[in-house]
Amino acid sequence: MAYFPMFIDVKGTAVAIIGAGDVALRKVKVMLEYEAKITVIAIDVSDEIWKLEKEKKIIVRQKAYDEEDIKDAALVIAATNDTTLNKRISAYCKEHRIPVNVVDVQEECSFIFPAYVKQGPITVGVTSSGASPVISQKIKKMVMNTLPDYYGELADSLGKVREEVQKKIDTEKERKQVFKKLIAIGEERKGRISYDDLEEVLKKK
Ligand SMILES: C[C@@]1(CC(=O)O)C2=NC(=C\c3[nH]c(c(CCC(=O)O)c3CC(=O)O)Cc3[nH]c(c(CC(=O)O)c3CCC(=O)O)/C=C3\N/C(=C\2)[C@@H](CCC(=O)O)[C@]3(C)CC(=O)O)/[C@H]1CCC(=O)O
Ligand SMILES: NC(=O)c1ccc[n+]([C@@H]2O[C@H](COP(=O)([O-])OP(=O)(O)OC[C@H]3O[C@@H](n4cnc5c(N)ncnc54)[C@H](O)[C@@H]3O)[C@@H](O)[C@H]2O)c1
Repeated sequence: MAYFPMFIDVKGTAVAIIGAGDVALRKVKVMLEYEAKITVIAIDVSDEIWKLEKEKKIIVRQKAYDEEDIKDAALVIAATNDTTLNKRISAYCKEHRIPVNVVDVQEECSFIFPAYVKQGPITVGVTSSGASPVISQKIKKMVMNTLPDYYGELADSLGKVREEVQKKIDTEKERKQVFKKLIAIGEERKGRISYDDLEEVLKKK
């Protein structure tokens, strides 16, 4: 059985993370990288999580969990060391159709985390659908070793000229050719492309 890869926009989305230990911290860091609005609910809070709260990157509610804490969340991550509580959180979320991840108990998750490589707007996500997180980690390292380090900024710059290309060129087939040429220019330069590069490519058409 394989999981379907779905990429979702979590920028500004209310994410509730229950628990504030090492495992929760890993999830906080991932969700922060994708600009979610994170609230951590936990009895014991690690120093690193307090530091993020002081930097105003996350909200921390130091308390015992109750259902009020997650009723308005768009995503929930149960990361406590109390397996019965994690199960209860999962059951509540499933009943209320809130996507939920229970750290390291796959059957209780409605979504799971991938190993991933992020460069600007590019994310390469890897999953083994729970078969072996360590093989996902290994594949992630293979991607890190082969993905050129300027691809994120190249993708960003292609995004910036894309609207112009869509306006100026009628067919999808031709637009694709233009983007391939722009990528080749970026690869030669090992960096971003500009509107001038687009003008050059359009002139030679
Ligand atoms: C990708 C990553 C993201 C992250 O966690 O953020 C991730 N696990 C990572 C590492 C890792 N996890 C574990 C080990 C120890 C070795 C081992 O046990 O194999 C290591 C290695 C390490 O720690 O280095 C233990 C473990 N994990 C799960 C179970 C329970 C089970 O299988 O049911 C147990 C046993 C717990 C126990 O024994 O008590 C379950 C899940 N872990 C997943 C994701 C989802 C499936 C993803 C996939 O299939 O690819 C899934 C299903 C749910 C989820 O957590 O979303 C991250 C790599 C981060 C990176 O480097 O990029
Ligand atoms: N640490 C790891 O690398 C690792 C690896 C595999 C699995 N796990 C599992 O993941 C889970 C979390 O691990 P951890 O190391 O982050 O644990 P931890 O003990 O460091 O943290 C647990 C957190 O849950 C909070 N908590 C417990 N009951 C609560 C309640 N009723 N209300 C609010 N908060 C509550 C605690 O206050 C604490 O912040 C555990 O079940 C552990 O077995 C951990």
